[in-house]
Amino acid sequence: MNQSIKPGDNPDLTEERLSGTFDTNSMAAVIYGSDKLAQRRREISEAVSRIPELQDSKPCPFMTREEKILEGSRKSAILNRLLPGLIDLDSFEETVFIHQEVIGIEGHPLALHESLFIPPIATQGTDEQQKKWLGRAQRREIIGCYAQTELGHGSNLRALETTATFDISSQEFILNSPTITSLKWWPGALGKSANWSIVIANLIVHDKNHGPHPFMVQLRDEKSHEPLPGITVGDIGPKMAFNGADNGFLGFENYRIPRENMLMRHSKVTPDGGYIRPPHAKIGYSGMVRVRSRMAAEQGLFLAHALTIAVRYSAIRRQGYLEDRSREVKVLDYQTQQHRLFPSIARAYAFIFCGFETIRLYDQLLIDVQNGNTSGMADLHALTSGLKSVVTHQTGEGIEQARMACGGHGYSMASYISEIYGVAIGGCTYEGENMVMLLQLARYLVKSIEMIQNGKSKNLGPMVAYLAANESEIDLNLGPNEYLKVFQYAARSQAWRATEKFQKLRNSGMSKEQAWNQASVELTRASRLHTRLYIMSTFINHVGSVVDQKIKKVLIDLLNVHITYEVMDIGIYVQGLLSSDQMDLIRNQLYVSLETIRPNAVSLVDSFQISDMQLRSVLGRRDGNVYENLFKWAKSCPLNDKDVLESVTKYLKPMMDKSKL
Ligand SMILES: CCCCC/C=C\C/C=C\C/C=C\C/C=C\C/C=C\CC/C=C/C(=O)SCCNC(=O)CCNC(=O)[C@H](O)C(C)(C)COP(=O)(O)OP(=O)(O)OC[C@H]1O[C@@H](n2cnc3c(N)ncnc32)[C@H](O)[C@@H]1OP(=O)(O)O
Ligand SMILES: Cc1cc2nc3c(=O)[nH]c(=O)nc-3n(C[C@H](O)[C@H](O)[C@H](O)COP(=O)(O)OP(=O)(O)OC[C@H]3O[C@@H](n4cnc5c(N)ncnc54)[C@H](O)[C@@H]3O)c2cc1C
Repeated sequence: MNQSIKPGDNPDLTEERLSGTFDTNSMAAVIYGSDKLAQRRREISEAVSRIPELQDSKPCPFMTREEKILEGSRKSAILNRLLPGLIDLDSFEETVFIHQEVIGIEGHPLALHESLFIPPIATQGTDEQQKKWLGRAQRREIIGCYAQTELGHGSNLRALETTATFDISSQEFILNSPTITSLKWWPGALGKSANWSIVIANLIVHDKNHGPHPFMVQLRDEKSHEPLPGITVGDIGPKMAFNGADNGFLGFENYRIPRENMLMRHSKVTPDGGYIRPPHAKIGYSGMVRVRSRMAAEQGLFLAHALTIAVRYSAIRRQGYLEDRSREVKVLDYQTQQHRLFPSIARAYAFIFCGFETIRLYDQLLIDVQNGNTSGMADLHALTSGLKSVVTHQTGEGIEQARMACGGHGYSMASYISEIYGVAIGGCTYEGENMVMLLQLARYLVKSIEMIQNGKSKNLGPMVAYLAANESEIDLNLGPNEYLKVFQYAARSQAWRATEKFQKLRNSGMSKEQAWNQASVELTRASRLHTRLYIMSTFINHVGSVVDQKIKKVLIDLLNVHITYEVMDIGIYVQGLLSSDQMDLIRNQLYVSLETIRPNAVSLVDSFQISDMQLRSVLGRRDGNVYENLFKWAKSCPLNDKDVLESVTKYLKPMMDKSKL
């Protein structure tokens, strides 16, 4: 049954919920990977709803940037006091969840403290360093951020300019920002809130540059919060979204930190100026891999937010007629609306399933690396680079479609979809710009094909083994695995096409870099198809592992929406494989699958179990009572505090009066 049904709800939504064929709590357990986490999310939402001081002081769209930062800080401080009684402090998921529930998605002063500041200390700090800082950070006696990107360079880490030069005589590193372009730029919470930072700077010992390394750096006085001498720091100004966060700039002038402040679990500088290499050249990048490994789940949830709003609203919005001319139809009954929304519901589920898988893979890698085995780093880097790129892009597309699916009201901030969009598409840029990351995955694909060309196919990892297969005929009546083969065909032929293009250019005498550049559009296409194949196969495997038969049935229906939509979407890449009759068959299967999923659409989004507080959307309210609340929302807009504004008395009225003369 749908657990969201309550008396007083909009009857159209109740009707939708009654037509659902499964239990939404059971589905939530599948979405969040365990009944325990799903249950904890519900309990935390419930507990938070009973604490008046944690409620929004006014709707976020009516707040200025300063008010958003103040509100985020107010709630962070209250939460810090209340957290021990509300969540399991050792659970990262519960910590992220409660902050999002209470503060929302627009960012807050501690947003990066948990995800980018504490993890490098925990994984790249020595035992002594952890003892010194980890407890303080966890108790929030200090607030941290992650300062890597510079005004002049973000993607190309080799060109970072900030230096940390070892001074043997004082046993200190001297930090400098030698140029305007070397100013750190963008780090979240740096602008006004953080007093410590992980700073990525080029390590220079005996005039030799060993490249970017992480340093633990105090930025502000712990009593006065004033910037310390030698530090220039401030906020970079308003952004497209995330305006509850104070992204900042940072410069150093001969700023000294003790030798012990370089995070030295992997790379080390000895007191006499010796340098000990890490076990893997890119181990210092592992904090980024961690964040990327979590992005599929995070982004899937952003998409889930937008779809919860659009699908619920589409069930109460009546516009136009089908056969019955006596009553307007729910817009959710239009095939175009279903085609706009249902494939995105499937993607949101798929992204979350992939996200939990990559989180698990990262956790395993972390254990391996701590035991000295770095062999899995390249695979996970390639996978998460592709996944963050495809998922963020498709999430952005899905959210924008959800906004348009809400018509005019979708454009109002009362829907809150534009904020979700702004926040989510930040992910196309942060943690590695999407094209750049697709090209990282492409390196891995090209290398894999070169292995095949060199007769070493048996050394290929399971994720790229399909590159060596030779599929040329498909029987499409067999279900998901046949669709997977279609996708494998598309991904494989594009990967070979792109690699052969690159190799041809090389063989024509072009430099490796130029050849790579001229093949790069084809290479990024190969990366996208490879990643979409991974998403599809993870979705199929996940559904296959579900035990509850009612849940499994509806997930198979959703999977059918996914596989038929995805294959139609890549039609151009499978022209050599599928006949036009087969394409027509798939197209029809897609339309049938939209109809099949229709009665469960509302229950599928209800299963994300995103509370009204967290959703912050008038259109997406659980009770579906949209119109009266839209009117209330508009009346509460600060512009309506007065009937006659100064803009009128000061300018418009005199203008009109003058024109009358
Ligand atoms: C689980 C439930 C979760 C629920 C959550 C729910 C809700 C969320 C709630 C709220 C959330 C709200 C908001 C979201 C939260 C936070 C988001 C907010 C803010 C975002 C914060 C953003 C932070 C940042 O952006 S930090 C800065 C990030 N910067 C980058 O990513 C820079 C990108 N560039 C690079 O990584 C590198 O420069 C490069 C592109 C990889 C190139 O590096 P380079 O050294 O030049 O190497 P190459 O020569 O290209 O390659 C050499 C060789 O090395 C291999 N390589 C590269 N990197 C790695 C690696 N990491 N690991 C392993 N190997 C690597 C590379 O492939 C190559 O190999 P080859 O030679 O064999 O080909
Ligand atoms: C909301 C948000 C939060 C952020 N938070 C942080 C933070 O907390 N800490 C931090 O350190 N940073 C942070 N950043 C910075 C972020 O990591 C960088 O913006 C990102 O890595 C991209 O780098 P860039 O801005 O230099 O883009 P650029 O590299 O300048 O990209 C510009 C264009 O050039 C293209 N391009 C660049 N290199 C190549 C290439 N090799 N091949 C092909 N095309 C290329 C890109 O595809 C893009 O189209 C944040 C950014 C945002 C938007």
